[in-house]
Amino acid sequence: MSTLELEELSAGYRRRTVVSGISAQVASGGWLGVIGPNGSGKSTLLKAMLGLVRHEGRVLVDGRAVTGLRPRDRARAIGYAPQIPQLPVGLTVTDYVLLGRTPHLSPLGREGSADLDTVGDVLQRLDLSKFANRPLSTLSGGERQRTVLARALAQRAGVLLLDEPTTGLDVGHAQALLDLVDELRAELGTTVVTTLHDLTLAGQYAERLLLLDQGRVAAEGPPDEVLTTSVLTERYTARVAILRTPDGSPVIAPVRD
Ligand SMILES: Nc1ncnc2c1ncn2[C@@H]1O[C@H](COP(=O)(O)OP(=O)(O)OP(=O)(O)O)[C@@H](O)[C@H]1O
Repeated sequence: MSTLELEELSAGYRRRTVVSGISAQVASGGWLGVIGPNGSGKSTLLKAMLGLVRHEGRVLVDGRAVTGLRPRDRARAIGYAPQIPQLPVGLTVTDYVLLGRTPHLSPLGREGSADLDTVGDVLQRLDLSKFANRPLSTLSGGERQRTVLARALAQRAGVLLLDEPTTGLDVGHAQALLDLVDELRAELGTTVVTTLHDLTLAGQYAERLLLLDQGRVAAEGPPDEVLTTSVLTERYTARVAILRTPDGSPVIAPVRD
């Protein structure tokens, strides 16, 4: 159970500021979806939350500044799956996902049965058990993507930052992944921030959406308030219609001229 607060967060690269003045609060067990056009600063915002890029302002987990935490405590506080991961050479799927358990290991550094159970459970729920002993280099794109997410989920951090987690996944595996994240939220109170290009999935899973445009918050609120034809037309320069699933959630459909 962890709360996440962003206070006037600005971030960028060298002298260029890419996101500015971002303030947001995510309650324990909440799910914030960060959306916005290409280059609007979504990935940079997530990296700033982890202290991976130059930034100003504060990021607080349970009221404690993330930058002040020791690496092991930080890894227990925040888990992260990047959009473009660098995978180590030579590891099997199980070895790689076990790396997610590092912040929980005893001083001797040996994984215990609870760690192996957590890894086995995540592999099974992401349809990866059959690849458990396969080298990472032999996986398909979607299998690699799910393996990277499995490592982040096995970390069982209080706050989970997922950058474009469904990119490259077919619709069934995308749903299985988001369902699993949602279950972690319900079972463990995990607090979730995801960037998502699929606005329909964003509206179905996130409780609140934060729409970035040119590095600033252009809209923020429940999906029904952010995913409107006028907001999406203006911010994405897109022609879209908002349809509804049988349960009433919005489906963002492109409309051909
Ligand atoms: N390492 C970097 N050095 C310099 N500029 C960068 C770097 N990474 C990203 N940028 C720039 O910062 C801006 C925001 O990039 P970012 O990746 O955060 O956008 P995004 O909203 O995640 O985009 P996308 O939807 O295309 O993934 C872009 O203009 C990008 O070119």
